[in-house]
Amino acid sequence: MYRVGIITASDKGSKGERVDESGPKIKEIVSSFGYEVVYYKVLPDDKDMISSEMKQLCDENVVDLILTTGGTGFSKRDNTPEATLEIAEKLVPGISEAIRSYSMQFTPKAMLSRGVSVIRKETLIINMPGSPKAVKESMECIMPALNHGIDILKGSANECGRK
Ligand SMILES: Nc1ncnc2c1ncn2[C@@H]1O[C@H](COP(=O)(O)OP(=O)(O)OP(=O)(O)O)[C@@H](O)[C@H]1O
Ligand SMILES: Nc1nc2c(c(=O)[nH]1)N[C@H]1C(S)=C(S)[C@@H](COP(=O)(O)O)O[C@H]1N2
Repeated sequence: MYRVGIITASDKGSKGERVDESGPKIKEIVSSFGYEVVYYKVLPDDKDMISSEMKQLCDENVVDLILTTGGTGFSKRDNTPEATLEIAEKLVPGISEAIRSYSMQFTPKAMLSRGVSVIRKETLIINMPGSPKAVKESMECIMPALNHGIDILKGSANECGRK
């Protein structure tokens, strides 16, 4: 059972101006796939706060997977991809490419999410857009491949079962 950390990046959410529905949506979905949510926080859209929180979760081996929601768009306070890249050791572009590509069937605005996916130490980090609808759609796409990716990252699998 892999351990998941959820970070909702939202100025409104962190000030209590809006109830976070997206973090709980992530929790509902990962739990249904057998993952254990061990960390959940709503943070303001502050690059340094987001990156230092993620860095600690990776470096202290608290979680195997960090899923973020929010802060991937074009507004001045959208900083989640930059916070993520700041602590990245390896890039995993395919996951974010897949999220955007899959999401285009729901809305052409999917191309406006700048979310990235990266690895730091033995933790995979994936950015998703902010709305609960976008979270649900993004996770539909990534969940089927996620477990295998984390298995390889943790060294508990080393081949893809291809013929
Ligand atoms: N965490 C969330 N929980 C519930 N709804 C959300 C959440 N994040 C976004 N939404 C929905 O998606 C819309 C667009 O979100 P957007 O990312 O532009 O955030 P915002 O409302 O401008 O502010 P903030 O970045 O402070 O959350 C919101 O108006 C809201 O309806
Ligand atoms: N699957 C999916 N992806 C989506 C959306 C959506 O509704 N569904 N919304 C888009 C919109 S409208 C924006 S502006 C960007 C960035 O969202 P964020 O700023 O909340 O991270 O994500 C995009 N990605």
